[in-house]
Amino acid sequence: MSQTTIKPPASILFIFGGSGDLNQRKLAPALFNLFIDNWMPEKFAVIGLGRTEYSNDKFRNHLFDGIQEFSRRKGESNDKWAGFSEHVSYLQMDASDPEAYHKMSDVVKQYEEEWGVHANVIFYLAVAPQLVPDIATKLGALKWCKDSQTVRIVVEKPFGHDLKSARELNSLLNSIFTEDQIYRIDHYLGKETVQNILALRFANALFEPIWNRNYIDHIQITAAETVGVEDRGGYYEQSGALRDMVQNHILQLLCMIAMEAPVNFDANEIRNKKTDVLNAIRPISRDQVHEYAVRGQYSHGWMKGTKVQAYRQEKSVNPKSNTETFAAAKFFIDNWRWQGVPIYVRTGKFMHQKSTIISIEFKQAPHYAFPQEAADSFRPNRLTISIQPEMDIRLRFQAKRPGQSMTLNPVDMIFSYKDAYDGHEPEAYETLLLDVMEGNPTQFMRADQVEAGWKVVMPIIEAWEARPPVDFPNYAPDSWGPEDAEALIARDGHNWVSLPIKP
Ligand SMILES: NC(=O)C1=CN([C@@H]2O[C@H](COP(=O)(O)OP(=O)(O)OC[C@H]3O[C@@H](n4cnc5c(N)ncnc54)[C@H](OP(=O)(O)O)[C@@H]3O)[C@@H](O)[C@H]2O)C=CC1
Ligand SMILES: O=C1O[C@H](COP(=O)(O)O)[C@@H](O)[C@H](O)[C@H]1O
Repeated sequence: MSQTTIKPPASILFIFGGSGDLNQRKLAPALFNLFIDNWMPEKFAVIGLGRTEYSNDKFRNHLFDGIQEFSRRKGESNDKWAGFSEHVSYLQMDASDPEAYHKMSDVVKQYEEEWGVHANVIFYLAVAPQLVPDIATKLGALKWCKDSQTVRIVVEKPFGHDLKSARELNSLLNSIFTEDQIYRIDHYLGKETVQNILALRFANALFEPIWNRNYIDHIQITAAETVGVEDRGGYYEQSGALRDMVQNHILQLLCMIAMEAPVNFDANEIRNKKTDVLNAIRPISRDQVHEYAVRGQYSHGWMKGTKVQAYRQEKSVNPKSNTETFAAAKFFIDNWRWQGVPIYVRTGKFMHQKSTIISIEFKQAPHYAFPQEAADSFRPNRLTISIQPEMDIRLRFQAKRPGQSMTLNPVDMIFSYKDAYDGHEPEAYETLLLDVMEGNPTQFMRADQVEAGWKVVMPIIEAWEARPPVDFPNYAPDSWGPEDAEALIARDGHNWVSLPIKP
């Protein structure tokens, strides 16, 4: 979330995993879009690193292919690529070789001499998590990496495998870099619609008085995907839906909805307020997990007319795998504002519809003076924040249907990005990469935030690992997950918001 309109200072970005999927799919398109939109520094260099052999030209072509396929601007013609690609190069190196890091020192020296400035140096670790400790340690051995003003390290998810490993990784990184130098990325925090939650809540006086247990009945967060695990079975087997989506993205959405008002936009102020929420989430004891959480795994079936295989048949997946591809949970926040308000979350692969949505369900009106026949379709107010793919905010309220009788029906007041703006919202990685170059860590995860997130999910993980599921696979592709997920919320007299949203 850039807070200035000034371009960032001269920056050298080293992308470990330059030859990998994330760079081709997300990072390079994001940097190119920043360049097109005139946000890149006047002086910058992007250096991809990897063992694969590439000439500079071949590497540039590889990135250009990714842009053609994955950029939000794909299909648009512009003449900017040649200008951008002059800043891009490739350095073949094995990250396990300590000598190779001196080549990076030479690159920095060369650019700084050429530019005549002391530049930001950003190490983006777009590599498998197992490589992170070794790379960080080797970077730490380069004396100039201690410059906390200009040197930054970006660490991709997953950040640890559990609380213990996350703590170990934090402790290692904090022994090498200052906390200000470490940017733990959660790309959901870079999404426009997620950032807008802060504007909605804290730039308007309207919502705050009703944003609490007195008016809100319950909250739902859904992050549903229509894809399966695709070719990421190897990673996903070790992860599952809870680690992949709930520990990070969903809990961060929950923080944005539930946090107290910040005093200012200082990075630590925002992060303190979010961490307070995570620390206030009521611990679920292992014995209670079956009442508070549901897991699922997809079977084979049909997805929008296409035959798809079961999770257990996916590439690099154990045919007897107990990894969950769906997770739902109920949380409570034990503080003054949210006491007694249940927060239901769910996420899954091969769901019926792609949708990330937050639904705030308000309480019933305290007295209902209308005749009974008017009340048939009476439903309480609801505020829905659609994060993606739809991008809108809707407030549902009751209206009188035109006619001679008093008949009520729910209608929506809608703010849609598509209608209000020109539809060229930056992608999350654009926003976050710009933040890194500007040195603004507000939308990145601090060490204690990551650990607090792990603390919330650990009892569920431990209970699930201790008791393997007996009914996997337990949901069909193109559905809304296992029946138990319906029961989780129905027990409290609610239903999951039905998608697509209708009043
Ligand atoms: N892909 C995505 O959409 C997303 C990925 N992520 C995260 O990003 C990270 C990278 O993922 P992804 O790009 O998909 O993975 P890939 O497997 O596509 O890429 C891994 C990269 O690591 C490099 N690498 C591996 N070993 C070495 C080594 N010894 N020395 C130098 N480079 C090495 C590989 O380069 P080479 O083989 O050339 O050595 C390759 O560029 C992971 O943590 C993942 O969880 C997060 C969100 C989304
Ligand atoms: O981090 C991840 O997120 C994606 C979903 O991201 P989105 O921006 O498309 O909502 C998910 O598919 C992936 O499994 C997970 O690792």
